[in-house]
Amino acid sequence: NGKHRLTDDVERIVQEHLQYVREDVSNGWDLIHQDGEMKVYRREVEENGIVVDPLKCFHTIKGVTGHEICRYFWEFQYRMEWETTLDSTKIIEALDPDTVIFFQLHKRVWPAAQRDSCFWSHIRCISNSDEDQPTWLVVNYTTPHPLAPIKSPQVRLVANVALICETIISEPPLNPKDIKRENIQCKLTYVAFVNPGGWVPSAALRGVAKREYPRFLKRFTSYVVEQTRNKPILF
Ligand SMILES: CCCCCc1ccc(-c2ccc(S(=O)(=O)CCO)cc2)cc1[C@H]1C[C@H]1c1ccccn1
Repeated sequence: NGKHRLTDDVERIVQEHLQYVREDVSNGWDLIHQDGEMKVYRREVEENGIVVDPLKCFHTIKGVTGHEICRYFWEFQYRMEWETTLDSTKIIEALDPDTVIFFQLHKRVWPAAQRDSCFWSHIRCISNSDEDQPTWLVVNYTTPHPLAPIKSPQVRLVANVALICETIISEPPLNPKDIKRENIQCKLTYVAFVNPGGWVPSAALRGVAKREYPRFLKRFTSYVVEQTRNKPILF
């Protein structure tokens, strides 16, 4: 894909996430939610009195590939189908076929001011030769943009989010064309570093995050299972 003004930033952040995804959650992380295969962890971090807790979620979804999960997460046209915390979302620039810039208005969480966000969003396939299936990932990373002016009273979020997915094929048949959805599953890791961009009561923000992240991950993954049920498998 063509080089553009953010190529180096995208490369750097993608590599950082590929290192970070391997870090285990045994020390310093609290398990804040578990639902079947989904485990949500959080570290309590404050910057200048603002809660910026990193979030890490592990989930295994039967019947879908990592490519399908990343595709539905990255593609603009599906977003309002699964995102319940947005008032609006739009693409304001396409940098290359795999990298766009979104501007989003997040639903107001009373009594805090409404948040908006502007980030580059990049989808990529990383073929790791040894394993059979490649890793697919999406990174959403805050960036300024002339078409996303910061306008009071909205407060600009600072977000660095990654969705990293592996595809597992159990009992692979001799001919890959015979692979069925019951033989595939996606192991996903979702990490989110979100700074709300302005002071929010710590307990309130921790409460919203604890409720909203599991809800959004459950709703999003269920949406992809529904959408792909009778479609050919996208590896
Ligand atoms: C006073 C509350 C301020 C709002 C805080 C806030 C805003 C955005 C986000 C967020 C930003 C990006 C993403 S994404 O994965 O890139 C998808 C694209 O939309 C996802 C979640 C998170 C939170 C934190 C609360 C937490 C929360 C979690 C899931 C939904 C709503 N609120």
